[in-house]
Amino acid sequence: MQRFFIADIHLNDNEPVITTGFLHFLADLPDHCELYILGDLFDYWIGDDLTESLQDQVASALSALATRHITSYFVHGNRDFLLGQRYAKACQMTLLSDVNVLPVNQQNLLILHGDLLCTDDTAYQNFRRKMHNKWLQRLFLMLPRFIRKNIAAKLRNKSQQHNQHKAQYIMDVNQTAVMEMMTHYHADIMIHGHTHKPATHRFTLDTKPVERLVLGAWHDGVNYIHQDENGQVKLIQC
Ligand SMILES: O=C(CCCCNC(=O)Nc1ccc(S(=O)(=O)N2CCN(c3cc(Cl)cc(C(F)(F)F)c3)CC2)cc1)NO
Repeated sequence: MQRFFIADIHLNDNEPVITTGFLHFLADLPDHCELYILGDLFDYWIGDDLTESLQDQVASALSALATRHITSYFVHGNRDFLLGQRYAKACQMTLLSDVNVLPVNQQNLLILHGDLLCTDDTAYQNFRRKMHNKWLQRLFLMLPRFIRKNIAAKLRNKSQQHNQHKAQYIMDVNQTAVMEMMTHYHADIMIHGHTHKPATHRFTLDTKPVERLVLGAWHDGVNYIHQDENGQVKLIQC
């Protein structure tokens, strides 16, 4: 079984080239494989009840994969954390947890969006904790469309401003957090996105050689991680 991992596509109405690239990527997938979308498929998400043509077009393209025996999975990102079961069902996509272990041969593969590893960014981690409060999510999703859109635009601007002044190290993963999580889950390989810093990092964890593969954002070009039939994983930057 081949597996493909992507993240940080950040689909939005103002960048149709990325949408076209994404649809071509889906069309080029081999039959009988698995597709894992590790968050931030969309640049923002304010409710399954507010989908427009872009989201509907993506849902039908993802749903069509099932006819080719391609099973697709979704891990929430920091932007599309409100993407729910209703939309996932329309995509025939299975929602996964924030952190997931996939067995590969005799190894453990850990997959996640990656924002949980940015522990030096305490401001963001506090923001994330608030946004993941179930009651606040219920309340937000009950707000009328125009209010949700208004709040979303304000929050996106605020995030952009804050991030411009954050040191690079704060916006990257904390290596101790990486090692603690890999140790906790007995992982040999970790795959994540979020930082928009595509790379393959090799290091030892209690004398065991391990790998952390990071996916890049699609506004920097199409990229994915491929796990071949032998379980070998490789970052492919097109
Ligand atoms: O990498 C880093 C930093 C990375 C950058 C982190 N920033 C980041 O992700 N920002 C952000 C994410 C999503 C959006 S949104 O537009 O999709 N949308 C906004 C309104 N959302 C909401 C939900 C709930 Cl429950 C409750 C409310 C409330 F309470 F405000 F009304 C609002 C739903 C989601 C806007 C901005 N550090 O290391």
